[in-house]
Amino acid sequence: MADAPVLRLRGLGWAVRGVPIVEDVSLAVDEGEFLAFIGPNGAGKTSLFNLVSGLCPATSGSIELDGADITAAPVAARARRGIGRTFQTSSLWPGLTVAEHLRLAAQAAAGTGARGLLRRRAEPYREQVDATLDRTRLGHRAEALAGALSHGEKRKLELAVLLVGDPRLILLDEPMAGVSAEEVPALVELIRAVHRDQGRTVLMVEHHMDVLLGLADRLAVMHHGTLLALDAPARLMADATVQQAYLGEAL
Ligand SMILES: Nc1ncnc2c1ncn2[C@@H]1O[C@H](COP(=O)(O)OP(=O)(O)OP(=O)(O)O)[C@@H](O)[C@H]1O
Repeated sequence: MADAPVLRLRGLGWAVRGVPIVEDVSLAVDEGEFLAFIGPNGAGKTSLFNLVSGLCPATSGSIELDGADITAAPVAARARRGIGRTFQTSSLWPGLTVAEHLRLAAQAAAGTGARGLLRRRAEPYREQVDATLDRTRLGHRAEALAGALSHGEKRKLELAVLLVGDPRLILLDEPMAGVSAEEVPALVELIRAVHRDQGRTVLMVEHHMDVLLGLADRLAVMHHGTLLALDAPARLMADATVQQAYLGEAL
């Protein structure tokens, strides 16, 4: 299935006690594409990411990864198949250092069997950790506690933890949340490098259009749990209906 999109959603839905949260979302994402999700608060963007990463069970429709149906696959199985995600709120341990986070992530990616424990003693992860520190420009903060990092550095570390597992489909949920204006450009550059230089497929929820216009190949507009529009940024921004009715609310 060389030509299958990396991700294909068909009529995907999630309802809670009969109330639809995500409704009939269909789309396909090609290898190496950067697709950004925008839309007002409560539009269902995070819920859609939860469906794709497996945190929420689909109540209708299907999810395919590389042409294989993963609709019912658990979170860990999806991660093994290459889906990685970050969360809107920080998912770090304040009392562990940056390097310790990456070592743990490397151990988790390598598995937790007896062989993994033996390998742990030999510190085989140093190269992997150093390379990730380098790639995410966190080398100078390797021994800093996560709790002492700036918001921008925390977001970088969350991305670094994700990259250790070498995912090919990355879901970033509002990676700029809480980050100071001065730190935004460096984070944007890092995300750009992760996408372009490493050829990964990226899905990202983001409220800041100025960030997305230089990054995203296509924008998906969500509203009331549905996919309202999906197009290249320039074409979408020129769509008066989308612009006036919905993008304004999202900014
Ligand atoms: N577990 C749940 N049970 C019931 N309702 C939920 C649950 N999770 C989310 N919702 C509701 O679903 C709607 C969509 O929420 P979601 O967080 O997906 O939106 P969003 O587009 O990511 O919003 P934001 O931009 O504010 O993060 C909201 O009204 C939310 O309250």
